[in-house]
Amino acid sequence: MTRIKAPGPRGGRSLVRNVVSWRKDPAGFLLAAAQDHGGVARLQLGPYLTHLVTDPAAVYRVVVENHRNYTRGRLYEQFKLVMGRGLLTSDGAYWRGHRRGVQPLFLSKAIGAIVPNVVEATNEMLDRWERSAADGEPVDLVAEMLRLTMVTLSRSLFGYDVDDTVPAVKQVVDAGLELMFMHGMISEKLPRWVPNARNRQIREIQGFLTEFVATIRDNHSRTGQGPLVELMEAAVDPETGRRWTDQEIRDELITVYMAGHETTATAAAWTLHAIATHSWIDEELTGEAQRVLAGRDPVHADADQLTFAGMVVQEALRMYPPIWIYPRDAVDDDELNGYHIPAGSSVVLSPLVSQRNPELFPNPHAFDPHRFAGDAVKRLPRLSYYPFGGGPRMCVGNLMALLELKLIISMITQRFRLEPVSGAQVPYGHSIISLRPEGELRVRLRPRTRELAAAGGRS
Ligand code: HEM
Repeated sequence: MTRIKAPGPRGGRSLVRNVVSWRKDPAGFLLAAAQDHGGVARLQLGPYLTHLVTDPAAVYRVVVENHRNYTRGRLYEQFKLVMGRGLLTSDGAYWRGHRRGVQPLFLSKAIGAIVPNVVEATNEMLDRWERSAADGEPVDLVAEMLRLTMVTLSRSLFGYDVDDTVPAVKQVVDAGLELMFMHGMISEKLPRWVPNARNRQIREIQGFLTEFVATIRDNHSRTGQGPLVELMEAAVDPETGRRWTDQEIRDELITVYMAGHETTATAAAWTLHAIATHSWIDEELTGEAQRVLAGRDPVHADADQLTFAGMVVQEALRMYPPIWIYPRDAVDDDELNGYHIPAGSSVVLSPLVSQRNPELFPNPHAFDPHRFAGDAVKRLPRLSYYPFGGGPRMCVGNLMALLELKLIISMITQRFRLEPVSGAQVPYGHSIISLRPEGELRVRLRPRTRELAAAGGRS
């Protein structure tokens, strides 16, 4: 095996510079690293040796060809504080058994069941938006989408209407997501039994989420509602034949909740921002919604006809992939594109950096849904575009997210034109689980029917 080191910034000064630049602007730092050093770039971040891996062949090796060598690692250990041991944080036989357990609900033939919930919850939001529009009140797309996806996910998978508890759940979820990341504070290094503010907060959040899951399971046992709860209650480990424990069910329900709603909300917010700031996209989308839906609510069969909406979502996921980086730890030595990856070091994959490669995506910083016309993406090298990851650990909810996003944006553009208040250039904010925009994404709402009437009564 080769011992050749990958290119990257070298020397003591660059070591400190790396950490400072990373802290200041993580996305900008990684984009520059790939531009300067290529698709496998060696980065020393303080005490950690990591490689930024963005070349498609190298990404393929990490997530498919040699995926068993790349485990979840240190960051995911932190996630366990809130999510426990679930799909996102586990590896090996435990992960395989659980993945098999929940997979059936996320297959293309099963996900259509979410459509009525998505339509109903979106209409509820749009009715509320009518009132905001009448009052001339802008709305914040990030907050609105977080609320919407939380409601659709809990109704669709848990059979539980989270509506009444949204502010409380949202607060806890946000605090939990924040806690899962280290900020370099001494309090983060203290053992869990130390009664400091951070540990108290961890316990409070864990307690709240445990109770939340108990409410969902109780609701399921009374009403029989909630297909994901149903699946988990009946799940049997394929290797040992035993049923999932209460703890396993708790951890997986929280994992799906955390992994599913914030990512989809962030994707929806960025997509709507792009629509608000590109009037030609808004027009093309409205035309498609009028052709396919003609003013009615969508049904599952419409999704295949909403092709432009699908392209807009794909382009938003290219430019603003919510999971913009994810790390792995190398168990054994490996070789990526001829460079040595030492055992015990980590690699970082970044859909954001890969998907802005100018050789594969010309004019990469321009938002252009037509890149995804027809089968354009299939003609790219595999793992050039991977907003949902790839290989066996690919996002279990990817088809569900794509369907939901298409429906949400078609329903919104059918009823409203969005006018940006936040400006066209919105920087990336602090990444929680997802790469959210900095601050709010505020838009003013112009109800469509009235606007069309004013323009001469076209419909
Ligand atoms: C636009 C929305 C979404 C994006 C961009 C996204 C992205 C991702 C990515 C990149 C991964 C792989 C992470 C890794 O390998 O380290 C992942 C895993 C996962 N996602 Fe998603 N996701 C989205 C929506 C959803 C939804 C709707 C659900 C469930 C309802 C979900 C549940 C999960 C779970 C459980 C995993 C772990 C899968 C495993 O390791 O077996 N995600 N997601």
